[in-house]
Amino acid sequence: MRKIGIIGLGHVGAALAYTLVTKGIADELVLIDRNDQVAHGEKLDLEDTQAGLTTHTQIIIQDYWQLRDADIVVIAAGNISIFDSGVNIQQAELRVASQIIAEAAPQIMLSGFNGILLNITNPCDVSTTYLQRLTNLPHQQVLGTGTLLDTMRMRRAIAEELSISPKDVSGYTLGAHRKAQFTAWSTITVGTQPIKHALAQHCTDLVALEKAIHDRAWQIIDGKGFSSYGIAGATITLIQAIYSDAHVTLPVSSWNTDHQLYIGQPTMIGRTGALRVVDIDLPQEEQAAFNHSASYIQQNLDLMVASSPQ
Ligand SMILES: NC(=O)c1ccc[n+]([C@@H]2O[C@H](COP(=O)([O-])OP(=O)(O)OC[C@H]3O[C@@H](n4cnc5c(N)ncnc54)[C@H](O)[C@@H]3O)[C@@H](O)[C@H]2O)c1
Repeated sequence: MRKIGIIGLGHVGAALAYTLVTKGIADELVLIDRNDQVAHGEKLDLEDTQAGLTTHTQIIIQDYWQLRDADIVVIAAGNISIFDSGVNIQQAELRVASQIIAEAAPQIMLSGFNGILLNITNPCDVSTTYLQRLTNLPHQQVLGTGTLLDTMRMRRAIAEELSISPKDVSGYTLGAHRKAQFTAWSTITVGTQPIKHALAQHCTDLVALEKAIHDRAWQIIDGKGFSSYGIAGATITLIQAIYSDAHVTLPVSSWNTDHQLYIGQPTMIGRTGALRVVDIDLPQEEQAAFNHSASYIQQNLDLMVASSPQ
């Protein structure tokens, strides 16, 4: 039986739950939200969806104890309304995330859970570091989605620029998801060709392209008020890599021993979570960007710990 829990059933958690059910990826799905009515409504809606499917997912709501034998628990809780509140978004996100993790971590661990924790909640790398600290699960079993979605966006943007498939673009966006992420151009190839050669033939402005990749999330949020399908798709990729013991390298937020925190870096994913960080030799300016990202995460982690309700 494949059992998955989702904590937080807003735009992101609901999109993920829907995809897990319609793709038949979970046999049991535990749905938990601070708001009982939301969890109840999602359960009913997903059960209706299943009436037309050939797969079946048992849906259980509002029961942390049910997480004891879950393979994977995804944290997708948050409060999207902070984007409209006019407050300092960065500070508000840190406060909201620290409350969520301080509330969820002990309940997850009290259940006896010993599977893989996947964190989506922003600020993703900071929250994932804090989550591991509070659960004390082995680093291998705690992951954040990190720069996986940003890497998908980067590959899509380059593919569009070159009129090719995103599947033919390999390489990574790395570092701290969103504010301090960077395109690791040295890692990117199109077929066997380094990306800079391919883009030079198109006279592409790399700075403008990187900005467009970075601004994509805000364009989505400006348009529909939140972003959900991209991150749900990225999380499904990660969940399938875990279940199939894929040994595939994905740019997720995993434990970095040098910096002692979670950060977006190429990580081999398999049945037990993060099998290992895949070493890459970055040129000096990209290594500096990575180190800057790590400092950014550390500063925000200090603020999160300081604002923690515990
Ligand atoms: N990592 C990424 O790439 C990425 C991409 C998109 C969104 N996100 C993040 O995902 C999170 C969720 O976004 P959203 O748009 O779904 O938000 P949302 O406001 O629509 O939904 C959040 C849900 O979490 C629930 N919740 C809040 N605190 C809770 C708690 N302590 N326990 C259980 N449930 C709780 C709320 O009741 C709500 O239903 C945010 O932090 C957002 O920034 C991350």
